[in-house]
Amino acid sequence: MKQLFCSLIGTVRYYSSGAASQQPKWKKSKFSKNKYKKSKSGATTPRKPKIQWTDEQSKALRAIRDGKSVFISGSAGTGKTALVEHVIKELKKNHGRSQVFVTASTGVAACAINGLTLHSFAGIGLADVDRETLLSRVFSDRKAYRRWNKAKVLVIDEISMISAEYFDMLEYIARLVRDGNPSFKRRVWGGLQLVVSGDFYQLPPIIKKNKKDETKDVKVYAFEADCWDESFDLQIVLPLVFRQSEPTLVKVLQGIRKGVFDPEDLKLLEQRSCLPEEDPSAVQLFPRIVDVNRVNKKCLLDLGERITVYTALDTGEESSKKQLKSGIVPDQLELCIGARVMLCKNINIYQKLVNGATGTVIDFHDLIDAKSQHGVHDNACRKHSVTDMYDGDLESISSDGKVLPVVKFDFGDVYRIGLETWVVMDGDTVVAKRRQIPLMLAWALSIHKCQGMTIDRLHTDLSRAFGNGMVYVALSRVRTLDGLHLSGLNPKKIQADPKVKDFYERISSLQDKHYQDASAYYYKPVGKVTQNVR
Ligand SMILES: Nc1ncnc2c1ncn2[C@@H]1O[C@H](COP(=O)(O)OP(=O)(O)OP(=O)(O)O)[C@@H](O)[C@H]1O
Repeated sequence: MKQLFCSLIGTVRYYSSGAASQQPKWKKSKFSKNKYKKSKSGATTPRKPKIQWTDEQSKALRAIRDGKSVFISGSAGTGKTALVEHVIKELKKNHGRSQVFVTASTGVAACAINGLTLHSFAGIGLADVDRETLLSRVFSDRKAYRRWNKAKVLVIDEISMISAEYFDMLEYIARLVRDGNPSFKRRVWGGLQLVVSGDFYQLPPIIKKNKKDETKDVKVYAFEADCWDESFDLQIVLPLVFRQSEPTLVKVLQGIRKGVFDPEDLKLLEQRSCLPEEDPSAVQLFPRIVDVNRVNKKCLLDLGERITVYTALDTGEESSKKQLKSGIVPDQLELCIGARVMLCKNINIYQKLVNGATGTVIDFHDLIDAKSQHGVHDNACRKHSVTDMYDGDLESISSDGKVLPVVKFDFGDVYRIGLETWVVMDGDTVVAKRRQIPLMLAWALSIHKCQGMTIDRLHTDLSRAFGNGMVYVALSRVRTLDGLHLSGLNPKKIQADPKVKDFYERISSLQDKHYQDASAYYYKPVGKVTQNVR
């Protein structure tokens, strides 16, 4: 059974060899047989439900399969990340793992798709010096040079937080560093295929204050980069929102996204502001991290329970270990009975154990005594055998020995949560690894942290909101209006940058053109494509 632990990076082991026969009844009655798959070891796990891609998602997929560079955009919850995750799997299968580099603008976003930050990939640090110095930095960094030359595809998620200057810099480096290879010569990005996704109406890049002040016309967003248009064969906006299904909420959010909403929409939000009692199970979102830490710490101490501390176990290269500290999962996780927690990793979508699922710690299982507790807790925990959860790293991570938290999730089920693994990949090599319980305290979260998440019930205090996109990112996390409570809403802070509006207007007309081109390109049998848009 132990080999299961070792072989499955990023999967909690609720299922073990022989587990099929021990499955609780609810599993057999709830799911039909063909929804399960059997691994080589005989373990039985539920299959992930297949997504039926929309026309726009399919078009992007076809273009990527044909080797085109594609920018995938759209409102929050339109399935950008879901599509990118699928694409990564396909690309790795086709090109091999070592030629597909998966990156994102922030550590949190990068870890969520098992990639590197774009900065780590590029080998140019924060790019705070001139182009020539950066170029020589890459030429003298053997690993970075190899990455740039080996890559066939570069995936960049959450592009909204990458600046125009940085995007142009990367293109320049790609073109020059890959110049030695005749097949790459002189082409934009040195012939690299780009798969980029993000929504420029969400959080923007952080630009240094002095640069901001220099001139009002300073380029901010990646789409303002000189090379942007040349970089893509297809720029596509996904139009269907999946996260929310209530038309009223979708309309309100669309208005906030673009900074234009009618008074009725505002009234609807005001109704969500003056609710009689704050929902204690709602996640509290704050613009600033100090408020997040303050609320979480206070709530934890208020419980007055014994606290178990889980300290993350990091191994690997020092420079890469830094990325693991970027907040994807806490360095030190303090838990006690009654603590509100959130899963910070997709464990099993089929069982609703997804990044963002919230619940409450109801118990801790000591694995030494757990055999005697097995019968007692078996009904509460979806588990099969205590030995399944044995993990050699646990003793050094937990302050209380071999104890694992047991969480009752808000969707009703109870799970004992085992250790998870996060990796930083450099091509096909693991350069750093973190082991930790995949939970974070979840009475409160920062708005920056929640970009990309889906939250069932949230309360957000927007009185200290700042910058474009922040109110939209906070509110667009919920699935339903019922799940939304807010305070401190100031309509003046619902802002969208006119530059972003112009950009989307421009690409929607481009998109029409691309659609026509796309049908010419992508419906033709491979080999008959004669046009080159570059
Ligand atoms: N074609 C589809 N059919 C049904 N559900 C889908 C489809 N595409 C995506 N989804 C689902 O929609 C939800 C939101 O998707 P996802 O998180 O990828 O959105 P996103 O555009 O990346 O959002 P954000 O901008 O907030 O990060 C997910 O639960 C995903 O599984």
